[in-house]
Amino acid sequence: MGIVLGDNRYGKAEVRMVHVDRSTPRHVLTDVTVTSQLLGHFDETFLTGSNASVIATDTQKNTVYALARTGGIGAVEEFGLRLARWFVDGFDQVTGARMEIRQHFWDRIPTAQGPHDHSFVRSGGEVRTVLVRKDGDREVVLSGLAGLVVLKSTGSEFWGFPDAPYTSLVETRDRIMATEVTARWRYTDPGHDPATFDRLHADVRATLLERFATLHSLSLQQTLFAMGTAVLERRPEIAEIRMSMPNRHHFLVDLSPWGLDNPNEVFHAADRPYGLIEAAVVRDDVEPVPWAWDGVSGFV
Ligand SMILES: O=c1[nH]c(=O)c2[nH]c(=O)[nH]c2[nH]1
Repeated sequence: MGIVLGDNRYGKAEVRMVHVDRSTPRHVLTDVTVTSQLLGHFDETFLTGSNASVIATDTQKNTVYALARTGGIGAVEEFGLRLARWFVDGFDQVTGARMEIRQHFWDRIPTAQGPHDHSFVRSGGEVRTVLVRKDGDREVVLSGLAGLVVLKSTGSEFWGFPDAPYTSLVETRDRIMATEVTARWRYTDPGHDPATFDRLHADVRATLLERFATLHSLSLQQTLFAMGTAVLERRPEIAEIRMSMPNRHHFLVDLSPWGLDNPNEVFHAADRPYGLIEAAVVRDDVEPVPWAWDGVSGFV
């Protein structure tokens, strides 16, 4: 009885790529997760470890980025075909390809001036939260939201930080800024009727989004404080708001080894590690209620 190699394929899974079409001020965002796998005459690497035929999975990843740069993404069906043809038509040892693409949808953030040109909110996945505490006669309501994912494809800078030992980050005047907002806010008077709670929640959410969209950001910290401030300025019913905002880094892909430029168009959306910015924005004339926040998991 012999042992033989059965079905096989290999490639790079879950290439997280964001493409920004910046050809007009109204940016078009395409956000995809691509898994590229090749089939063909690859027995040798499984059987002997000879990599003479192997198109490296790293190369497959770079090809995803490069084809997005040279031809855009367009419809994911066509992008998948373009990738598959690139490999099957371009290399004798590749006889087949399997390209799986998931596209993630974003809506333009609504603002007073209409849907925003370069600020987006991810559709789906968001939850409304509430944490009610009662201690004898004292009642506290912490309303909130989680999973509110937002992104600006321009209008965000980060520079002027010290050159501390081990600093390698390059200053930028134009980057993607993206975060997933978790927020809880405390009402000064928790005795609202259902319609008022609904209206307040919707208003806070809209205010957070609008401020994120319209502020030209110098840091995520500045954006967080501005979003909290906007809520407190707009809603006297709210005493304080706490926010946790991970910095979902989008790294510009370096395509220069292949003679391609990348004028802020093709990004790698990294999932970890991430910056984590958290702060409370509070009125200085309202009594703090620390027990209301006891047992809150994490910062908010
Ligand atoms: O908005 C930011 N704040 C930071 O503190 C920071 N640190 C970093 O590396 N990138 C960023 N971005």
